[in-house]
Amino acid sequence: MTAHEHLLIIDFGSQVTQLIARRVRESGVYCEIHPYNKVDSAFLDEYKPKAIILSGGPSSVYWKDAPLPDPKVFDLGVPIFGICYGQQAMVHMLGGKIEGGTSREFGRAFIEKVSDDPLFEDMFVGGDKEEVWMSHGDHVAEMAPGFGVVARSPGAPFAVISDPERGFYGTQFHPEVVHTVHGRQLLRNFTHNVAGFKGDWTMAAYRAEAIEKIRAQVGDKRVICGLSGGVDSSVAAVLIHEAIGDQLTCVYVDHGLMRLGESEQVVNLFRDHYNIPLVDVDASELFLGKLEGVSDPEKKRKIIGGLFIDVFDAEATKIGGADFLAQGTLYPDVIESVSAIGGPSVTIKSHHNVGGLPERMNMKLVEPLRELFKDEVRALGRELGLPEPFIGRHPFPGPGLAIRIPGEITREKADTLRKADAIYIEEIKKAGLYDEIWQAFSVLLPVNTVGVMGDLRTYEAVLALRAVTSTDGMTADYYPYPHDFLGRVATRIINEVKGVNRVVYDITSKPPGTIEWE
Ligand SMILES: Nc1ncnc2c1ncn2[C@@H]1O[C@H](COP(=O)(O)OP(=O)(O)OP(=O)(O)O)[C@@H](O)[C@H]1O
Ligand SMILES: O=c1[nH]c(=O)c2[nH+]cn([C@@H]3O[C@H](COP(=O)(O)O)[C@@H](O)[C@H]3O)c2[nH]1
Ligand SMILES: NC(=O)CC[C@H](N)C(=O)O
Ligand SMILES: [Mg+2]
Repeated sequence: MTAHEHLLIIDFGSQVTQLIARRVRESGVYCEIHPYNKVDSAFLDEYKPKAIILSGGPSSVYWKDAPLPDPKVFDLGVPIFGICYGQQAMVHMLGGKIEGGTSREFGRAFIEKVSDDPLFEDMFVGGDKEEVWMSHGDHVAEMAPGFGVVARSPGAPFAVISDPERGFYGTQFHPEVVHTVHGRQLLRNFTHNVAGFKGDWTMAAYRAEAIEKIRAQVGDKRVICGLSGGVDSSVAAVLIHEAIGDQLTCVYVDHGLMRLGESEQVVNLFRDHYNIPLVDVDASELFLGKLEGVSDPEKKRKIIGGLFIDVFDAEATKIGGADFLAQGTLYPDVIESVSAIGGPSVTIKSHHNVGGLPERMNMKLVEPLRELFKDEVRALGRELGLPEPFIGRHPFPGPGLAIRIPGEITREKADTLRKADAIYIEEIKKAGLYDEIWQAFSVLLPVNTVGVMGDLRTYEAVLALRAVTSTDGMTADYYPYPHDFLGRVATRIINEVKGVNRVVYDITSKPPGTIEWE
């Protein structure tokens, strides 16, 4: 946690709680999300929030065992903002009434101002209506004592309520989603006008605090950092190096499933720019050997996660032992692994660095980016002066091409995929599209189709191209390439890569798809 003034987001299981954190941080206010059942009196005494936001959630307050905040939050004397379920929980606990059923609103709605409020600064400009995004079945039927209505909508007579005396506010809609046109402004009005935050949390401040924290955690011990060349581990490595200098050794693992020329590129780029000890391990025999005959995606992931640790352990021993392993774990990884509403959450896929790692580890983890989103990591990277080629890189998953070759992995398939992917990425860069796309890659399908090339019959594999836009990888849309671009890439790949005779483009968004195919 930071020494900065900070806000607490109490999570009741909404799908969009992370967006609240993003919006709040965009206004320069540091905040953290904690599940409602972890926020008790002791936690509050330690965390000392300057203000609190109660998130939305799937429950209804009148359900048996509905999740509710510790009542102590209302006695702290700090401003509280309840969103949707959070508003309902607050009103319910403070003596009002919530009803269900009759006035469901999903999607776009318009709220109408009833009276002026510090929450509305720079809103309702040029009219009395604001476009907002609703997603609720219940609504406030009777206000709690002390509250008044400041805006309403056709389906929610209490769309915005306030108790200015105590600094308690609530909205039935979701200001954190972009569909609420002035949602960010509204949250900013809460943090700045109501709660009095200065909004001075910056990457420069984060950098200084992170360095202090790393020094305090590590002392004079040695740290190994898994360096992939991706933006997360590169930023982590440079930050840790700033903190502890040559107590840090980076380890780059080539598992035989990296892209064409990637290993040389990463190692050279890093050595050219930084004077940080870097061990370059060729572990391709080991990884490809253990993956032989394995086609289940989760099995692949677990094998790779385990082998990474083995390699890190072996390298640690070679440098005379290390007490800590550093990785570029981000905030979404952390939040996704916590189920707010108690029940076990469904595992979609085990990310190699979060899944298997901790139980089997000899080393303790150093994760200085645990509290940041990807775009914040990029901002921190710029703050640290990392060269643009590191910062702008598309994410590349730790298991690499292993999860882009559905079915069994062979060296030959990996080689085919590497060649095709290199052409695809080269064309993207040539067309000036690389920075517009969040992530692009190819997938080699375990399907052969019939083709005709130079009057001969071919029976070869299908290659799928993927490209998505996203802000944090949590949701994504396929990238709408011009047709001539797709045609050009397909022709080049089929002509130049032996073993591929058909190219298709994946137009699935996330959800319902995921970005990777496995
Ligand atoms: N080939 C590799 N060699 C060493 N460490 C790796 C390798 N691949 C992944 N890691 C470790 O696993 C962590 C998580 O991988 P992940 O792909 O999420 O992050 P990244 O590679 O640093 O950044 P990006 O998400 O942009 O690819 C990395 O931060 C790094 O510590
Ligand atoms: O380091 C990683 N280890 C993994 O095991 C892993 N699996 C997926 N990804 C990356 O995460 C983002 C979201 O991917 P999905 O939509 O496929 O879950 C995308 O950017 C994926 O490339 C991984 N990164
Ligand atoms: N999005 C929400 O927070 C929904 C709250 C509550 N379940 C309702 O339907 O009103
Ligand atoms: Mg990566």
